[in-house]
Amino acid sequence: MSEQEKLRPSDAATRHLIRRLVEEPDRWALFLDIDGTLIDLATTPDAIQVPLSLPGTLDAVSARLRGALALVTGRSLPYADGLFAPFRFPIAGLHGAEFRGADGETSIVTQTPAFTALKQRLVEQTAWMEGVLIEDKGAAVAAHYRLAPAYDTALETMMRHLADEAGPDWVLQPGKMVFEIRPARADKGDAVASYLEEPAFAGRLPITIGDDLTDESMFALANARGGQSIRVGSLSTATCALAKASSPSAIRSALATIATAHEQRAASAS
Ligand SMILES: O=P(O)(O)OC[C@H]1O[C@H](O[C@H]2O[C@H](CO)[C@@H](O)[C@H](O)[C@H]2O)[C@H](O)[C@@H](O)[C@@H]1O
Repeated sequence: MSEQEKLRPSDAATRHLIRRLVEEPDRWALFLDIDGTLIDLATTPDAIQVPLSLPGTLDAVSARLRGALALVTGRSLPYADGLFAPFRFPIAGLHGAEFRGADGETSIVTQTPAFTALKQRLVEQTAWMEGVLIEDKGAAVAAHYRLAPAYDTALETMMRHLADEAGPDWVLQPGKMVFEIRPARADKGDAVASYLEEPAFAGRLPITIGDDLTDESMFALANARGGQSIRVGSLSTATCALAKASSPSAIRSALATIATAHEQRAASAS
């Protein structure tokens, strides 16, 4: 993140976020989406750039909240961990189906042989669609068309068919230039509800921040619990989020401000 980013909390939602987490750290729990929220979108899933300072910033914000911070993502849990090493945050992966609590206890979905065969069929069936990328996430699979937007309708039809074929344990999850088949057992709202049962999060009001359709379930949960929900970026679809932030850079800027305030207060207290 540039120095300029650090000094420019750009919009009302991020200014409120800073005030809440700096002034009332025991009142709130923070739930952050990754792609398009913490990290700028890129043309392919592996082309994302994690700003060097971001993992440490998240660690300081987590310390400010005494551990009441979790990442809630469509990425697989091991992939998300790799982005923020050496830190290990509570993470819900695969849109809520994979879960690691604040105590480190982890629940992962095992993929069935039938799902493995279905992923192979998807690779074969999309081979002619130049630019379409298949992302194998274990118990979920994503078909990306950011580099081949003309295939969106054909891909949606194909993915809908395959999701039906996969049966009731999987569902179709549309997203930004992507169709995914993910485990049906939990969505991001369910993951946030599970965190709020844990001692590190219990009794706090949730603040959920995301940018895409998959984040709507955690926005709804936060709203229902009297918390706050923030949708990042330009709105291409309807949202139930209560506030809007301009960009991942505005979110990173706000988090950096909170981290700095935390470190200054810790230093002056010691
Ligand atoms: O829940 P998230 O953390 O936001 O993850 C959602 C999906 O993000 C990734 O795809 C998106 O970001 C890519 C990189 O910027 C971009 O190329 C793609 O078009 C976006 O859809 C990721 O690849 C998926 O696995 C996540 O489910």
